[in-house]
Amino acid sequence: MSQKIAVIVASGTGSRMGSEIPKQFLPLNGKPVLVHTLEKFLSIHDCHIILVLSEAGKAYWQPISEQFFPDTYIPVITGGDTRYQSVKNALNSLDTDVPTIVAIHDAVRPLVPLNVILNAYVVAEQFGSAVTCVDSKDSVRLITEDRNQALERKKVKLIQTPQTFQWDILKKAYELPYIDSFTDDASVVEAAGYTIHLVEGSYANLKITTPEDLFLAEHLLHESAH
Ligand SMILES: Nc1ccn([C@@H]2O[C@H](COP(=O)(O)OP(=O)(O)OP(=O)(O)O)[C@@H](O)[C@H]2O)c(=O)n1
Ligand SMILES: C[C@](O)(CO)[C@H](O)COP(=O)(O)O
Repeated sequence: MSQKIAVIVASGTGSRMGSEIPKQFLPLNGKPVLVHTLEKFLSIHDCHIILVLSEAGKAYWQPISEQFFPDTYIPVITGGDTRYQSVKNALNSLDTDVPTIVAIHDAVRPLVPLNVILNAYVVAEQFGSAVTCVDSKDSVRLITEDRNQALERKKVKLIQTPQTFQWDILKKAYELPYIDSFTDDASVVEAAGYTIHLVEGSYANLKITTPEDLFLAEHLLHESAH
């Protein structure tokens, strides 16, 4: 059984949320979004967490860690200007020579089901990668320069996190000298020449991006509590 690591990226500014406080620190059902996310991964036996924060984010994190995790050591790495750079900084801080599986997860996906995380660790151990996704419920179109065109919906997947990889693969991919234009980790690993293995995500695993996502997340949490 490999060692489990989770990189929780929480170094974004949340520009699309339009809130003064970065969205990962906003309250969701009585505790910050980031706390929900961390609690999920902390509930996994032997999962080592690396939390990625911006310098500004560290000031928000300090009182939160004291209130919610007074007895738990959570290592913090400073993020970069992009998600790609934030993940790269976290991976640069890692040095392991035992078999290791690394899950990378957006701090702003607090409702990720535990079984989705656990399944991704198991599948990545077997196939090298496990990238969570769901089917699109909407029709989809491809926008080109002069027109737009219907795509066959069943050929499209909506990609989520966690995105989970064998350490050797992830390390090699993130060591390559890319121009930083990736929106997720699967794209980095794919650009390094590896095939991506998709696994089932969850519609509940929404990414808190704009204010209505926070509203939806509140309601989903209330429903699951009753
Ligand atoms: N430089 C960055 C940018 C993003 N993230 C993290 O990556 C996840 C997904 O990014 P996104 O939802 O786009 O967050 P923001 O970049 O904060 O939002 P926006 O694009 O609206 O500014 C978030 O948990 C975010 O904190 C990060 O660690 N470092
Ligand atoms: C990683 C991700 O959550 C997968 O859907 C997504 O690509 C992040 O994109 P963003 O532009 O940083 O929100």
